[in-house]
Amino acid sequence: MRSRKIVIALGGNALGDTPQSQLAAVQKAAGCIADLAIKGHRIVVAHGNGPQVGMINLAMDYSATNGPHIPIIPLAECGAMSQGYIGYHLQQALYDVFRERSFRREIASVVTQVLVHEDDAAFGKPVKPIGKFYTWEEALKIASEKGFQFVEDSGRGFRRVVASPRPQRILELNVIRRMMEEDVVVIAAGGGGIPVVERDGRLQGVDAVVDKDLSSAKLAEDLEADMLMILTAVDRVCVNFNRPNQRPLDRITVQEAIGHMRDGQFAPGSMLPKVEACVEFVKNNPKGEAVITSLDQAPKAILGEAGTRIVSDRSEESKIKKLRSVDHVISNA
Ligand SMILES: Nc1ncnc2c1ncn2[C@@H]1O[C@H](COP(=O)(O)OP(=O)(O)O)[C@@H](O)[C@H]1O
Ligand SMILES: NC(=O)OP(=O)(O)O
Repeated sequence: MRSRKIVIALGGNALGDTPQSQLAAVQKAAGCIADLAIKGHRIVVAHGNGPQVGMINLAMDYSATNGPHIPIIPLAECGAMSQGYIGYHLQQALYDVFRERSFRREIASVVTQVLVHEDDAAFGKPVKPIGKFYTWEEALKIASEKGFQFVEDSGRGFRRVVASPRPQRILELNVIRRMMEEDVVVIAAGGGGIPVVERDGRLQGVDAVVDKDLSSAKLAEDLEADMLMILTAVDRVCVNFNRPNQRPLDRITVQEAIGHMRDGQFAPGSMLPKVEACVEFVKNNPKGEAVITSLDQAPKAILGEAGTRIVSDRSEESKIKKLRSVDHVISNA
């Protein structure tokens, strides 16, 4: 198999809720990343941080409220801390698995800033769930004390939501590219990247959490990756998800994906940004492939044997043309 440039987006379920559970969870992810690296692929790993950035923010807020001389730590700084915390665990797990398999490959995390528009409408409409789940009563109490906003999250309870502006530019892109070209396994754009804006020619962090699927798509596009691989809890994307007529999708074109998005087939805040990210990547990089699958299915997905593939309309047209020409040859034989 030829060596490919792969951007992997690791979902929250690949990480745990506590340092212990996260260390155990990243070991599984590291095994899968190592399989791909050992096959000669160049890997950049992006990851989520919803539960972790919420946990860090809560701890910081508690300390500032209850402890003497502890400053308030803004959300952008909490995002930066989450990159260090998760990157550290991923580096450690990858280091161990490479050593076990006698494979030499350097690993490094890049603290990544992502430029967002200050006037992004998302600042006025928080949608990104972070941190733990609360009961309705708990959420109501915190909302009145702190002014936080909450939403009900997929029947699992109430979660705080924060603004999630679209990623416009990955500021550390060139160093990520150079490291990838040097065969370093790079961990980058963690938690979607630390959101920053430009004010009077200076960068400044803002209170937001960027969607890691959208940042991963931007990273994959900018690196001209061959594949964007979004790893989550399900093997494939479905239409009529969780209904008796649920149907898993193997391969869909950008147009088909857009049609399903318009029909409301994908839940906002969970599957919708993943499909949207794949569509963005493939539209802007028609030679690339995007796949959504689970960690377990990742090795098969890279061979085209598992997961949901989102392909460009052009690549589907050329496949149909090729099939037609084979039919033509057969019928004329
Ligand atoms: N149409 C759909 N097909 C498959 N899964 C879906 C769909 N709509 C919503 N989901 C849910 O979205 C989840 C993935 O989103 P999320 O948990 O936010 O991802 P992660 O944290 O891994 O980035 C799946 O585990 C599944 O429960
Ligand atoms: N930043 C981000 O998208 O995190 P999750 O994937 O954990 O929601």
